[in-house]
Amino acid sequence: MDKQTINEFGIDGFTLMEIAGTRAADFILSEIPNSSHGLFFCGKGNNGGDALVIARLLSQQDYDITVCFLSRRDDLSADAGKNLKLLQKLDVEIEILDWDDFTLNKTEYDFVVDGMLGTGLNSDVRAPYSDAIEWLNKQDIPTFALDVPTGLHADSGRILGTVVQADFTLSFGALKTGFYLNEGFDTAGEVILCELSFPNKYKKPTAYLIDEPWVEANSPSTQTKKHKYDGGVLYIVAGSEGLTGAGILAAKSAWSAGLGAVVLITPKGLLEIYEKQLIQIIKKPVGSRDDMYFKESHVESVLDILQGKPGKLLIGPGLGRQKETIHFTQKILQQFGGDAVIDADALFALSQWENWEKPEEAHWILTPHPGELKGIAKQEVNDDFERFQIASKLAQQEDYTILSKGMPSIVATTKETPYMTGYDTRIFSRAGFGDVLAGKTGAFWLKYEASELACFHALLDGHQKTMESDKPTGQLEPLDII
Ligand SMILES: NC(=O)C1=CN([C@@H]2O[C@H](COP(=O)(O)OP(=O)(O)OC[C@H]3O[C@@H](n4cnc5c(N)ncnc54)[C@H](O)[C@@H]3O)[C@@H](O)[C@H]2O)[C@H](O)CC1
Ligand SMILES: [K+]
Repeated sequence: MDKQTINEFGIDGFTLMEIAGTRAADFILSEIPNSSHGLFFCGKGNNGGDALVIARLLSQQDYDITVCFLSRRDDLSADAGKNLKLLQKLDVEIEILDWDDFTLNKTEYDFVVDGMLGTGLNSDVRAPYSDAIEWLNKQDIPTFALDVPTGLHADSGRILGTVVQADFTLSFGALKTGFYLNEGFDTAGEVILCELSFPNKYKKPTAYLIDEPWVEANSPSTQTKKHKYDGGVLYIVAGSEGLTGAGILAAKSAWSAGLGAVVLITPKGLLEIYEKQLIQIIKKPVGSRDDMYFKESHVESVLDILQGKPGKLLIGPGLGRQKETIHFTQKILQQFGGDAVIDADALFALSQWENWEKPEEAHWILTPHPGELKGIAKQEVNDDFERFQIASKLAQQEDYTILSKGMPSIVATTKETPYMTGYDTRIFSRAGFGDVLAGKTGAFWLKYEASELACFHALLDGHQKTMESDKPTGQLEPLDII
């Protein structure tokens, strides 16, 4: 965007820098009282240039300014160099130091601006940047990181050596995926978007942030439908001996989303357990009384039930990993051919299925936690950035939707731009919470046709209930966020 705006559109980098600095200065003015003393760490590139613009603007508002260069002053980028000259033309006293002199002076500062490295970071942070970061992280004064906390990789959220722990990150022109992947979430602090004058035609997002306003704005109002759920029935194929809780949670979760028609298909041997626990839910037993888990002999009768009223399938919670159940699951997925949410042990069955083919007309939503994604992708998933890339590629090449649980949750579809949550969703990888998420995903899929909307609403619903609960997150039970 930078380059296209500068080279094609014709707003030069120096002007963009002035805008960036102005936006950032306005924010700092709103946070820090005038006549405070600010310390500005400046790198040699345009990130440092931004800091020099802010220093100049705040010096005109009665702030005391100390600028500390981490590189040689005669080695600044063109735009940063121009801003140093402007700073020196001012008629106010501005202290300008190099790192060596800085370590000697013991001035008290009221806030710090991190203009050391931004999107130009391309290797582990070295001295003296690393020394400055170490000093900075020891101060307990507000830290404003410019564009990206120095040391954080803007795309991957990985820390390169060491990283500024920012209270605020003033992100110029666009948010960075790195704020929401790996360590970005815990180092960027409060992210403030400082808009620049990039024309929208150059804006090609690498991901959409599915926060509450975005989801509400991008969801069709369901008032248009006469019944909220004329999308049909949610059939849940779940449960095995000792693992009936998963099916119960998934069914209760779908029901609590307002979905009237939930049908739990179960091996007959487990029926009375569900009779007691799931009063409102229709149960459809298959097989005989001593069947305690799904077997291949159940495939026909399950398919018959699924051929009943139109609807969607949720398969997986608590199925167990018996060989017969794995073969049962593979046959159901092969022959059902309809819309299916594939969760938990059904994902395991998928990962055990050599060169399986998704039926052409079927739409699937897979809801893997990181370990299950590794099984499906048949490759290591070493961190969130790899998870982001693998989920996106897989969803496109296999033509299904993936709700990759973790922090953040990533929703990847056949469209090339994935979605990710800007809020904490680690809870859904915990036992039982995945069942609640799966039930909601199935229910919301019947409410909103688009599979990605089902995922957005299922995640948001769980997040909102987590926030509303007066229990600390660590003590939450799955039933608390049904
Ligand atoms: N270009 C624009 O229109 C705008 C850019 N903005 C700001 O500019 C930075 C990106 O600036 P850039 O000069 O490309 O890089 P940095 O300032 O981030 O890095 C400076 C320089 O540092 C060297 N370097 C890289 N890694 C290391 C390291 N580990 N240790 C030491 N030095 C390192 C490398 O040579 C870099 O070139 C962007 O973040 C914005 O803040 C404007 O804000 C908006 C317009
Ligand atoms: K920075």
